[in-house]
Amino acid sequence: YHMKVGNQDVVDVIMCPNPHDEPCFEKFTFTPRKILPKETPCYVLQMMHHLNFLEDFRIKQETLIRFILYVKKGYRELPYHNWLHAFSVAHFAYLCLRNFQLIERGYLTKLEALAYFVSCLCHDIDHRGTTNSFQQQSNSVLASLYSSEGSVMERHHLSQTLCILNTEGCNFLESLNREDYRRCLDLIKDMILATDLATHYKIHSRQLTMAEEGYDRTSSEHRYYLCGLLMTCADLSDQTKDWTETKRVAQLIYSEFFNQGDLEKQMGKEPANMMDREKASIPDHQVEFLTECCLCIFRILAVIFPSAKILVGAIKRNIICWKSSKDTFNKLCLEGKTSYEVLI
Ligand SMILES: COc1ccc(Cl)c(-c2nnc3c(C)nc4ccc(C(=O)NCC(C)C)cc4n23)c1
Ligand SMILES: [Mg+2]
Ligand SMILES: [Zn+2]
Repeated sequence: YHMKVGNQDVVDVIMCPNPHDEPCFEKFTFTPRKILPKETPCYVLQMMHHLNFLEDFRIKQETLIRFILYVKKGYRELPYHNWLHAFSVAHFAYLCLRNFQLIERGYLTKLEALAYFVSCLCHDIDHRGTTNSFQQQSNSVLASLYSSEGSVMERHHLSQTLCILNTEGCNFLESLNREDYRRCLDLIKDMILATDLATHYKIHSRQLTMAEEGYDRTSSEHRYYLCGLLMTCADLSDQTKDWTETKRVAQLIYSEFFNQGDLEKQMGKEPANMMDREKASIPDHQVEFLTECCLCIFRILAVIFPSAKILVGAIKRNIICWKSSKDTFNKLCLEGKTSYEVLI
């Protein structure tokens, strides 16, 4: 049957190469951004088949496909916070589920695993390429809706996700019993809200304590902290890939940051240095972000899952590359290039 959603026909989604034929698809070194955008919905479906979600939760394939296509359509054409970011975050979740055996070893229940994968896919829906503080500064509609609770953008991503689930023919969770359905929506809420970096900074020390004490499967706090950690790691997973990928992703992120800085200047506001294309020193800021934020988070992950050590190693390599790129950056900036021009 043919149902048009956006510019992709449902039938296309089913017919695509089987990613599992490519062994490295299952490895942390695989870079999901190299997959053709038009093939990504099919890969999402394949990953969910491989995680056995359709069988475990009696999910109708055609409903799931419609949901995936609506989620993809929900992302804007932005340099970074677009569908390909969501797809790469969901792919990292898939890698964690498979490589850390999160279900088999009881870290996550099957329902938590489903919520984790779906939350990654939906965690930035309808992003505008601007930060939570920019929502406040610009008195955006979203700020008026959500600023009293905080995590403005994340609450919007959650609300967009629930709207799609309530769209005719898109509720792939419909065969869950009432209790599982309610639990799954609560998990999706916790997980999407956990992607607010400010929330991560608040609970980071307790996540470290949890890792050092040893994960307690009976503790609801531990389960919440683990979900938050897995979401933030997935959101930052571009930083665990090779240098070429990391450099290209940084260029996309700063393209969004500098666009926001331009908007702030037009509003008569002084942008933060990292948002100001005239003042930002990308290598310095990236060394700081990777060292202060990414390295810490993935070190906690590696305490719980020792095989995640390779991800910590990849981040360390990228930090070294940013440090060595500083000389090149400074030399070229002396020749009058902005740090962004050096990056592209
Ligand atoms: C987990 O949630 C998010 C949300 C948004 C973004 Cl862009 C990212 C993210 N993903 N990759 C990166 C890289 C390579 N560098 C970054 C440098 C600064 C910031 C940042 O948000 N600084 C705080 C200030 C804006 C208040 C985020 C960065 N980032 C992660
Ligand atoms: Mg986000
Ligand atoms: Zn994100």
